[in-house]
Amino acid sequence: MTDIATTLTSTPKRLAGRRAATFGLLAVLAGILLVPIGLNDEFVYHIFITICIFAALSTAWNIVGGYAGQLSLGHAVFYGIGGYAGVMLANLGISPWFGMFAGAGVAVIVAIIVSYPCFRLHGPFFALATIAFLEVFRVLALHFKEFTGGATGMMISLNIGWEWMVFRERLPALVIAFGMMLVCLAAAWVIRNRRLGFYLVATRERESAAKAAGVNTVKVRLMAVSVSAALSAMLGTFHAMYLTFIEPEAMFSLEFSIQIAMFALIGGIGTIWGPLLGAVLLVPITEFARGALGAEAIGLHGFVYGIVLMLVVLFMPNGIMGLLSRLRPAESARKETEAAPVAAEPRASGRTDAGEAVMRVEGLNKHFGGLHVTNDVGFTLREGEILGLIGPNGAGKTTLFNMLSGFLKPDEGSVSVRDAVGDWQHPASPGEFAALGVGRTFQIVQPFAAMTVEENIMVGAFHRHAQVGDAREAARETARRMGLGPYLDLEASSLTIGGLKRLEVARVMAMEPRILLLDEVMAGINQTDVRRAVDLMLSIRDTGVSIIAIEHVMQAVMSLSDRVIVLNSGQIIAEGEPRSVVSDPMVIEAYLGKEFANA
Ligand SMILES: Nc1ncnc2c1ncn2[C@@H]1O[C@H](COP(=O)(O)OP(=O)(O)OP(=O)(O)O)[C@@H](O)[C@H]1O
Repeated sequence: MTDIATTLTSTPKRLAGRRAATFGLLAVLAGILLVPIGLNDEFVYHIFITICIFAALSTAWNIVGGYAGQLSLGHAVFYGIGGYAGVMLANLGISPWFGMFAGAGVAVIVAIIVSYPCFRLHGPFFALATIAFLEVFRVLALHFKEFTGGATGMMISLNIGWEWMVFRERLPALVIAFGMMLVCLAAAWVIRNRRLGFYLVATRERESAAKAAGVNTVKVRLMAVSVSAALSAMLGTFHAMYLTFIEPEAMFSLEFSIQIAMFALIGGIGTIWGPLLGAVLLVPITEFARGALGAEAIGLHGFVYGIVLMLVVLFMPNGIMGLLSRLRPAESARKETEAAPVAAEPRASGRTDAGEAVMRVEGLNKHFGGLHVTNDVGFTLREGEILGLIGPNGAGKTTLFNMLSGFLKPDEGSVSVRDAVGDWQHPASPGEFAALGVGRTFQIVQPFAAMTVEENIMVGAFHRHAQVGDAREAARETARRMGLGPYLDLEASSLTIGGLKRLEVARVMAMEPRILLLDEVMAGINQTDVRRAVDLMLSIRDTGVSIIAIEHVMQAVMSLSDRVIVLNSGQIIAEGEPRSVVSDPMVIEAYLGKEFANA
């Protein structure tokens, strides 16, 4: 009922908002093409061609810097490679229409060489590596004078015509620049609205949670940087032909790279249209200042950007797009309420008895320095079984989970998982565990805060459904089962802790796992939510999924578990039926101390 009501009230508002935004963006795009044609002035043409080039470069940058969250401060390296490849080949008689693809190819190879080692590490390595490579290419361009003209630069051979991208009039150049900008915007739109875009944003927001959802975080980032580098290089080729002259300082410029990033930051980093709006706002200011003040204004654009950036940071931290989204009807401001009468779907009656073994854990040992965190831990999980994993704080439960999901490699021992056809596999990475149907949640919830509830669950659903429509459908169905149906459009960050915990489980459930590892999903939630969570877990178990649940809420452990394992100081000290385990003196001693065990 709530679900339908929400949908009915929100749809017209949302549609109207979307229509207004689409109309506004179409007006901006039409203006970029029609204003210079209408005014028919050389300088105005130049400004609008420059807007197109910067908007396109910034949009390409945003695929890496925004979607993937990998700050590139030397992006001009790709632009410069495209520029030099295009001009050098044009001077050999090869059309820049071919040269731009050659430049794009080289740029992609360089991008992969720069990125691959950096994307495997955390920290600012990628930003530093792009700056380093920018400098390397600048020095190479200065050094190999016979090919590049060195510091004196290189003129293009003045062959005029579409084939050479060189024109006497400005209109054809505007048409090409506008077309390339549309290509970049279309690429950004397609990526953001496909599985790749969801994976990139998820990786940016919470890398561990993305890995647990089966995302190959290095591969998706490499795909993003390759597309971005190729587009930047193609723009470099066109811009070089437009300028008719290139030199290393201009083509491999750090300042230029920062300018590209700045447009996206000011317009709205990580949004599709932000870089365009940033360029539309800033390029005219800079170019008019340059035109009006001439040589006196050298460097003035840096001052202008500084002022605008300060204003943006102070008054609209999410850029122009952030400001515009605040003007939209406040759909996303609606908060999930604790009292919302939404329950998870009641569980199916009856259960399948625990079946064959699905996971075998043998002799797991793990040390952190001198600390022996897990000591010869071994057990078997059966199909359709709920295994409770309990133990005092610091017993090694989460470390064990990390080894059962590929996040940590054991020093000794092995984890085997039976695949869908019944063969035993030895997965090693989170991706391999996910591929075998092992899903996990995290003790500290890891929502993708920049995404809605629906999009969060879709990240899990993409594991089984490559198409957006199918993943959305699967996510909605999962959300309904988890009692999250009414909150699909809410930003994940606006959920209560109980809602976030359910979202965490929903994201994993959308992966349709065969084995579910739940790390304290009931910690910190109220009694109502605990009862809901117990029902939910039982209904999941009834569908044949095997569950290992780390839990401190004993009431839940007792009513849920088919079997309980007690871990203390990294060792299994008891295992069996819940009732017999909790009355075991060793377990009582581990939790409460010797006096209670003897009492
Ligand atoms: N990366 C690490 N480096 C060093 N020590 C670690 C690391 N991770 C965990 N530990 C230590 O290993 C021990 C076991 O930690 P773990 O988080 O697995 O326990 P736990 O049983 O899950 O505890 P809790 O119930 O409090 O979550 C603790 O003493 C912890 O401080």
